Amino acid sequence: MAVSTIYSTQALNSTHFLTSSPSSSSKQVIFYRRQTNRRFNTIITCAAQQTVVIGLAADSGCGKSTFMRRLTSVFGGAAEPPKGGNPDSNTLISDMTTVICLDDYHSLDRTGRKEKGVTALDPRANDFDLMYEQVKALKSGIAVEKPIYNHVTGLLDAPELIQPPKILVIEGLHPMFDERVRDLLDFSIYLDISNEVKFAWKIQRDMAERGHSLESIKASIEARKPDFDAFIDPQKQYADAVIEVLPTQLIPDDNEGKVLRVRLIMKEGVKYFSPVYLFDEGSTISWIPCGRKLTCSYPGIKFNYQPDSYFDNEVSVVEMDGQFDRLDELIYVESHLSNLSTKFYGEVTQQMLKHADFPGSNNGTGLFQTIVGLKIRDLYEQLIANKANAPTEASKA
Ligand SMILES: Nc1ncnc2c1ncn2[C@@H]1O[C@H](COP(=O)(O)OP(=O)(O)OP(=O)(O)O)[C@@H](O)[C@H]1O
Ligand SMILES: O=C(CO)[C@H](O)[C@H](O)COP(=O)(O)O
Repeated sequence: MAVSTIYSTQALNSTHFLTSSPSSSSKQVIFYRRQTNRRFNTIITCAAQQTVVIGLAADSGCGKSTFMRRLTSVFGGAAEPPKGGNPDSNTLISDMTTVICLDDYHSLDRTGRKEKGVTALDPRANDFDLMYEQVKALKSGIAVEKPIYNHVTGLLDAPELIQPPKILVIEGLHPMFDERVRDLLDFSIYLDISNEVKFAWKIQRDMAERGHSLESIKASIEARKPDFDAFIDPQKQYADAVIEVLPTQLIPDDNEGKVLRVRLIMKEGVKYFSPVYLFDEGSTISWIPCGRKLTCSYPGIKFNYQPDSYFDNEVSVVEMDGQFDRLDELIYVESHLSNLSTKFYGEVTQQMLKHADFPGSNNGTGLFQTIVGLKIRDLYEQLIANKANAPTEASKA
């Protein structure tokens, strides 16, 4: 197979070549990481389809996996690791979606990071050139061999083959950090979990499920904070939707972190995305739905809706403080929200009931994650329909 075209040599740490066999239409992309001379190559079937790319950014332990499970459920079918592949793969594949975890682009393994004194959040521990090249290839219908970061061993494992899906979700610490990768995203989401809530969730998971001590959890959060503030948090300014999770305002001086105030911040003017609203688009609304149609125990539920600005962008914000007592009654709230992109009346409630056991199902985190999932489905369908209706080059001439 001869190298026919070099289509990017700009990258600092890696480069790739598009090669093609004169006798076939198959294509191959070879990625070399320069520092290690490690090679990621792939047999390609070049598809006519274009992959829609979604970015989901958040710190570790902030609910990305839970969100992904809600999102893939909206598209139907179960999401599973690649069949017959590395049991420690971070990838999840369903009929429509492939979710890749950007931890796989760590260029330094656990020992390497320790030796160099950098955290995984530091851009120097990640290969953004390779990330860009591979997301770009997948977006244009070309399969790639993606590295795997093994969270069990802390090592970089042999790569796995990723075929271009209909919808590619890139989730992790840095989907919007590198401008080139950011520009490939059709839609981006940031999960913004306040420090108090992050701490409560970490304790719940890492103490109860992973046997870590309270002191070690505190130390790990503190050690990550400077890099989180420098490299992760600033990405929220680029997100099309931000789900912000804060302590409740319904209980004065609450420090338990069980009742949450959750804000869905939606950028205006994003192609194929029209923000959800409560009652009357563009108005400012405060709504306490507790009464005859919604059961609410202390401290109740309060919704707010208003136009606002966020990092100089015009946004719409829907906010829910409090939690549901009975999930089936969510239909009452759903019927007052508009622009939900549901396919039938009650679809949000149905999705929430289906995953009632997921964390956050009784509060705004689950509700807004479900709504964003439906909006992504709608965006995907509009993008595809638009592409199908676009005049071909020949018919334009
Ligand atoms: N909406 C929520 N409400 C309450 N707890 C939550 C919520 N979402 C996540 N959690 C808690 O945080 C933990 C981590 O969630 P999840 O595994 O979805 O996060 P993650 O960002 O994928 O984590 P990691 O990157 O470390 O794998 C869960 O086990 C749960 O304890
Ligand atoms: O921030 C993280 C994203 O998940 C992890 O800490 C990072 O990927 C390093 O993983 P590990 O702690 O397993 O070596």
